[in-house]
Amino acid sequence: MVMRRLFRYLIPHRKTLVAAFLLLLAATAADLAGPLLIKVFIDDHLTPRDFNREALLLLGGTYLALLLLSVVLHYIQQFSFHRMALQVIQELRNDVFGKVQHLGLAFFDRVAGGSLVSRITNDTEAVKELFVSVLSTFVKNIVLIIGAFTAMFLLDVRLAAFCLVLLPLIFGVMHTYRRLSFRVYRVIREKLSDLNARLSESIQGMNVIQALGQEKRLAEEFERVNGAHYKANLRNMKLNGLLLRPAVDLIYILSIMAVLSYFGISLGESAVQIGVLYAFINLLERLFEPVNQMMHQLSFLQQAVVSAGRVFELLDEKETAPVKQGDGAPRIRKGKIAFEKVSFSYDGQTDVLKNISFTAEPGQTVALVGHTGSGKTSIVNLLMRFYPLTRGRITIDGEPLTAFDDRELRSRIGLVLQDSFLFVGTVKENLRLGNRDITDEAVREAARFVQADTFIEKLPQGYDEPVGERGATFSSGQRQLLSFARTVAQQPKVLVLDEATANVDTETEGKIREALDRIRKGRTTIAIAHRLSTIQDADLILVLHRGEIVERGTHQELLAKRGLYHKMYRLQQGEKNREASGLQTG
Ligand SMILES: Nc1ncnc2c1ncn2[C@@H]1O[C@H](COP(=O)(O)OP(=O)(O)OP(=O)(O)O)[C@@H](O)[C@H]1O
Repeated sequence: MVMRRLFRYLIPHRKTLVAAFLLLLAATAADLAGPLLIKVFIDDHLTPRDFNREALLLLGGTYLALLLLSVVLHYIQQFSFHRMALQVIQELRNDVFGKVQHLGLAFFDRVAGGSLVSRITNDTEAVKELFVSVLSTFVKNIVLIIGAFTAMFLLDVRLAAFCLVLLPLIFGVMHTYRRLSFRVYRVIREKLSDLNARLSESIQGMNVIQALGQEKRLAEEFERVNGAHYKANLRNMKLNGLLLRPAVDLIYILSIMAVLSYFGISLGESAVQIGVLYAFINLLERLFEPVNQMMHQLSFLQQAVVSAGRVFELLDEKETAPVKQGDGAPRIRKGKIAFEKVSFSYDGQTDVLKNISFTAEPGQTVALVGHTGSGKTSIVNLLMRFYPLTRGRITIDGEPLTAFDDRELRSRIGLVLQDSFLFVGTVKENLRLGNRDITDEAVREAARFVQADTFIEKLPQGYDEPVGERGATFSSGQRQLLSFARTVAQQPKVLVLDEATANVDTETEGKIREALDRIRKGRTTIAIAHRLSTIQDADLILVLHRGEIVERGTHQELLAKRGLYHKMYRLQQGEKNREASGLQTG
């Protein structure tokens, strides 16, 4: 099954494949002619002591020419196989990465990032071996074996027929090895995946690990996973050590003994030509060398099959991101958003949102407030179509969320998160996000709009300043401003904000607040607010508690209600006052 699917990747390369096989055949034929020529030399010249110069020169010249031809043909043939293998792996990797990009966020909640990296790099790499060396080795060696047998039959039919018995023996060993090694390789691959998952987790969270002094504990955990990987590999080596070479060597020795005794016995009856004996032993050697090579490749084959299985599992993953349904192509023009009786659960058991209904009219700001875990982010996750909606309805401008094209949705809804993600590249590239329609001037304009221009222009290379992984060289305030500029440059109709004013100094906070006010103008905004002071001007504030909207209204209306919002507000005001008096006295 896995093999058939892997071979499907070869279909587009069938011409190269056929050409490479033909070359292989020719090269192998040239290889096999060698012992036959030596037989002629021994039997016709050496034994009868006939050293005719011309005949010998012809024989030697042909031998050398064949040798040379074989080398050249092998080179071209191997080059073709390698190139084809590399192309196939490239396609496979592109397929996997393409698939991963379309997986739903629910999938990433479940699977560790490092183990995915492992599948896309290590596992595809193991599959590469199948096409680079396993396939060509098998084909070449099967041809060699057939050639060796043909030559044997030409020399001595009875002896060759006897040697055919070797085949089932060899296949038996191969089959046993494949069966046993499959499980072992599966464990090895899983352990390697674990190892990568641990590594990537640790590297990403290194600041937290060091801050919390967790180095020793994590090092111990890493050692444990690493140890399990080592043990699985050791088990594999034992299996390889026992079955791959020694078992085949044993069969080889037994067959040589059998051939020698056959000649010994028949020598008594009739004079057997020494040349035939030489050619036979030589052919046996040529029969077993390919078998050994194939046995050696068998371990790569198994690794490839196991790895390909893991890659295909990923390619077959059903948990894809929710996609557009229906043929229509509605556009977001006004930006009216409505939730109608929306309930939602991540795990299909506990509802984290219950019966949520609200409307954000075009240009309005709706703020979501509530304690941690009350469901604010979940509402945003559904609006962004990160998770599939199962109960209730969400509409934009009256059209169901499911009807929109991904492109339309992503380009017209600007998402600004608490932790702004920057891409590797330059500042300009980060603001433009590959959208060629955004000119350099528009990029500058966007930066000016959110007042990010002053700090960008101070950078040594300005808008061409390189951005490292996740924008680590920028402060969190700068990252925020850059992500605002990015959002403004895309000119979205709807804005989704996860309150962005945590962890920055007062001056930057002022800038951020001002930028936000400007961005919100004329755009429907759904804002998650942790600090109630930032959303006092919202047109509608929804107070969430355990997935339900328990209060709704404007800031003044909610204060007048003296309910949960009032309590939260008083609490935050109290904190603020305490902070302020603390600053004064301290
Ligand atoms: N990806 C997820 N998979 C499963 N459960 C989740 C997931 N994300 C959130 N939850 C659960 O859903 C509930 C609501 O979480 P949500 O993130 O919406 O809260 P929130 O109000 O945004 O909280 P915070 O203010 O802390 O960001 C929580 O109980 C949380 O445990």
